[in-house]
Amino acid sequence: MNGARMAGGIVIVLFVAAAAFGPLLAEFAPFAVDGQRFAGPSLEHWLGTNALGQDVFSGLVHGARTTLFIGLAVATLSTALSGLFGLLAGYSKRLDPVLNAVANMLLVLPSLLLILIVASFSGGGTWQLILTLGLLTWPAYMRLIRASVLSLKEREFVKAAQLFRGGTFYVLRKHLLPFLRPLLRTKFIMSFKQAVAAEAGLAFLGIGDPSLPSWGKMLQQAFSRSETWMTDVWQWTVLPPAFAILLVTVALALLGEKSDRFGSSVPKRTRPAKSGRGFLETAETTVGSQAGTASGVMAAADEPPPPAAVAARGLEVAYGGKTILHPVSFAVETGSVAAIVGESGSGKTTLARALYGLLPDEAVLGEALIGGKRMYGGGSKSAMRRWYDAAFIFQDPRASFNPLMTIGNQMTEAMQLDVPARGKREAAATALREVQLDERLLDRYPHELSGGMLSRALIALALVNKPGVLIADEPTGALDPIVKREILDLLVSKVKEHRMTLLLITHDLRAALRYADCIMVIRDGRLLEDAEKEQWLARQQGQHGQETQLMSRELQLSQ
Ligand SMILES: Nc1ncnc2c1ncn2[C@@H]1O[C@H](COP(=O)(O)OP(=O)(O)OP(=O)(O)O)[C@@H](O)[C@H]1O
Repeated sequence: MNGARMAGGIVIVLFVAAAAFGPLLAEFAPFAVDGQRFAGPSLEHWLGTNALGQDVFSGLVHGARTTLFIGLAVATLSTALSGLFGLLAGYSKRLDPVLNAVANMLLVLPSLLLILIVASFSGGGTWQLILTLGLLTWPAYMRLIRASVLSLKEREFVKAAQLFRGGTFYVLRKHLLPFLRPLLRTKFIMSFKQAVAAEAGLAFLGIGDPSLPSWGKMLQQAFSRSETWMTDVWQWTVLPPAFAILLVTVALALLGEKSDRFGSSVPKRTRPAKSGRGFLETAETTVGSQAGTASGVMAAADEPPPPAAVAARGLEVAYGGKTILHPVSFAVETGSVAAIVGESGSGKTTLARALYGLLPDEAVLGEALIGGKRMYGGGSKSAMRRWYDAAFIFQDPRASFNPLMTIGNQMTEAMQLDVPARGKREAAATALREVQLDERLLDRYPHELSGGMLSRALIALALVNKPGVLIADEPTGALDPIVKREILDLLVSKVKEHRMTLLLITHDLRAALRYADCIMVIRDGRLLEDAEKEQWLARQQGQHGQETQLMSRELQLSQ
């Protein structure tokens, strides 16, 4: 906590203490008339008396209760509405237009005028004031929270959480809300400050509950008497309440000061550095070859059972009328390793996400099947239990983990609900050991792990339920060549050990040739080649001769 925030916090704590315990110290009731008008500060009346002979100190501490209660109630209501509506608008496409329209309408209304009108007509009751202020002041922060949710919900760890559990309430509470806390905290403090100033202002204008002592009312009383300015009584009738209002609003402003800590404690999302692009150019592919024909990766997906582990039938992706992936058809045999290779922007990630059912239904045509189950179209989507039957490794390991949750919590979250907590932790520890990571990492946060460790942890997370199919989208994109090779060796050895099917998406042709049984080449959103590795290499040798022979020999030596 920085100095300004600490000072603000101390002042607020002192005011809360004064509101809570001050009335016990004050000898007089706030409205009790002592008979001695405009008496100066004395041992009996610590801050003197006002025009009616009422004790100023007593009015001040009782007024603190009113002010702080109204501030707290308005801040709670307004912050709750901003948070709730912001979350819902950002997360739900259906609610977004409605909530946005209401927020826009309230934002253009002259709120001060509305508060004055409502307060005048309702007699300035405390609850009317709280409701009016609370209901009118949520839209600005709601829009900020909505914008944060819109960006957060596209993050890989949120997508992954939707796949584990899918429950909207769970994802909102566990994965989005923790990121919104700093915004909500600031909103709470700002609303508190606004409410304190509004209450004082309204009471000063004579609008307010006459049965409650308040700082604004003390000022109004003082200002309405000519003696206040003709003598020195302003020193104890005006200064104490004015100073109290000023002190509370300044303290709240200091408390709302942006803290650096949040910014530095949450690791920023980084795109993996992409190296070695354009490798395909050294082994130029043949346009118009037998895309979608038979291979170790089989040609047609309409085979009799057992179904292919992963298959596409005329799978096509278009955004806003622009085709990103032209119709592709292929099937990957159970237990094999298939590689989809292509340059940056060729459509590999789009294809991988389409296969796993991660794209919006309206963007996809044709069929994506995993284990014979369709990933798009009606209720059949739920037939394939994502993360249990098939897992997906996202491109960026750092973005795949929630930075505010430990590795262990994220691994246990991905497991079946009916596994007991202790069993889950043991399974997570075993999964980490399998990828040669220390089980003590279970209690660490993602930012405490190196890129290589995170990649391994991500593999452990994907393998934790022993799914039959694994789709890995550039699982080593950001790593240096040595670590990259270690991770891919590990990934493929685990896939073989657990007899899984692996669909490896990579721009690295050498890696594809080293590990895959069959190669699919994609360029400009078209599947250009689909063949068993040996056939593919033979074809390349025919076309590119010595260059490809050298590569093939190099690969054999490295295996
Ligand atoms: N949501 C989207 N809306 C519009 N265009 C998109 C969207 N997602 C991807 N694209 C476009 O689709 C094309 C293929 O992108 P994709 O991410 O699939 O490529 P990639 O081969 O995986 O590239 P990289 O290896 O760099 O990740 C790109 O031109 C990209 O701009």
